Amino acid sequence: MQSLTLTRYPTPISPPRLNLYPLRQIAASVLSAPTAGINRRDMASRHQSTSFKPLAVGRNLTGDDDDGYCTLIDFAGSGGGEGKNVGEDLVVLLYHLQHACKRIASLVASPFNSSLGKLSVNSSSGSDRDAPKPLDIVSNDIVLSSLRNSGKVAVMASEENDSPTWIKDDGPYVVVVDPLDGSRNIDASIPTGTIFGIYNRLVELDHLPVEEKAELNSLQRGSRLVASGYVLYSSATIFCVTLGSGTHAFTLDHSTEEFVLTHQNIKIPTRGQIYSVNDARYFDWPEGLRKYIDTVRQGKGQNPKKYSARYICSLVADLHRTLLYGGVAMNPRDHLRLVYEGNPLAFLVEQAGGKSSDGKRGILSIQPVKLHQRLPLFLGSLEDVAELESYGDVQQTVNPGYEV
Ligand SMILES: O=P(O)(O)OC[C@H]1O[C@](O)(COP(=O)(O)O)[C@@H](O)[C@@H]1O
Repeated sequence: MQSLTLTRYPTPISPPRLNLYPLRQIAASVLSAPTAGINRRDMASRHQSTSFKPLAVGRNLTGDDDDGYCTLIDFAGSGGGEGKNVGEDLVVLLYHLQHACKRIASLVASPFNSSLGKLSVNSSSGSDRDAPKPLDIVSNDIVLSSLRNSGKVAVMASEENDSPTWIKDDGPYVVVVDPLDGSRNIDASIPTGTIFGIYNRLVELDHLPVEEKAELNSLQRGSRLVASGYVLYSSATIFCVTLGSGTHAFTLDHSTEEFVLTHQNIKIPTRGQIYSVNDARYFDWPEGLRKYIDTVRQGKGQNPKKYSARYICSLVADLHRTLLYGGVAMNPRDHLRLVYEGNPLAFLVEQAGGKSSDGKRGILSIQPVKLHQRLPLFLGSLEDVAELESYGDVQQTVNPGYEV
């Protein structure tokens, strides 16, 4: 696997402020977060930024009317959603992961990324994966180095590596990741995203040879996910996550370099009025899918409204809109990957009250058999995805490969 060294990357990514402190100190401040919530004064002293006044954010965790705010790490440290006990290890892992995503956010917005974005690197592996772009590789290196630094990860399985990378024998977690999805859009500044899923390490496999346990740990069913999420790099950088208790989104505040809670407990509408698909492929679709789209376009479906089409062709961005507005985001051909795209996003959608499907069955119940396994993917509002599934024949089996 070809790799670029981060030191050669020309963008002046300044080290994050928090990294100036030893990890022990970060962990102590993170982990001493009071479970009852975090008030504004705590936050101000933690960030040494008394002038910061956040814009409207989601419900204050303290439950009072103070204009307090809550960062991703505070939120995770104080339970990550109702009735949850998020372990310290997971909070530390999230801390490092969000740090990686801040660096990727700088990278994709950098004036120096255009040459990196344009070049494709030929993959010599011959595996069933697209040729990675240098930006993908740099993002992959950033995530891997953050996961290593966390000390909490046994193995990372990434879109950018043929096989999983073993990191640490006693790391409690397994991370699956697509470091930079939608990078084909980067030259036009169209949104991109990072997708991740977190599993517990399967300790019962500890005795196996490294390669074998790395693979088996990475091929867990989505129903075993402990946490998952995406980071959307768009007009705002949004970190959307579930720790197994609801789906929550945090927006990067560039004045403090913190992800601040902006959408607590996202509930995807049970019905939407938008479908999201590359419908230039209409004539390659099976009968059922054509019928479904024809029906909802005309307002003749279960929801007697004419649907609109929206398709960015960037999975994270299309899903983010679907989470907020409802409807269904789909790619009916065998293109998206089960392990590091389908499963993490399905868990997130289901935690928001939505539904996931490959057209026939729920995504989270599928047993992966290989790391880069592809599948048709349908995610969205409960009733819209159920209606679509009821057409039966919705998976595109003709997949000639498309040039754009
Ligand atoms: O070409 P299609 O079928 O519309 O697929 C587009 C999808 O492919 C993706 O770009 C991912 O594919 P890559 O991993 O090859 O970039 C998604 O972001 C997007 O939703």
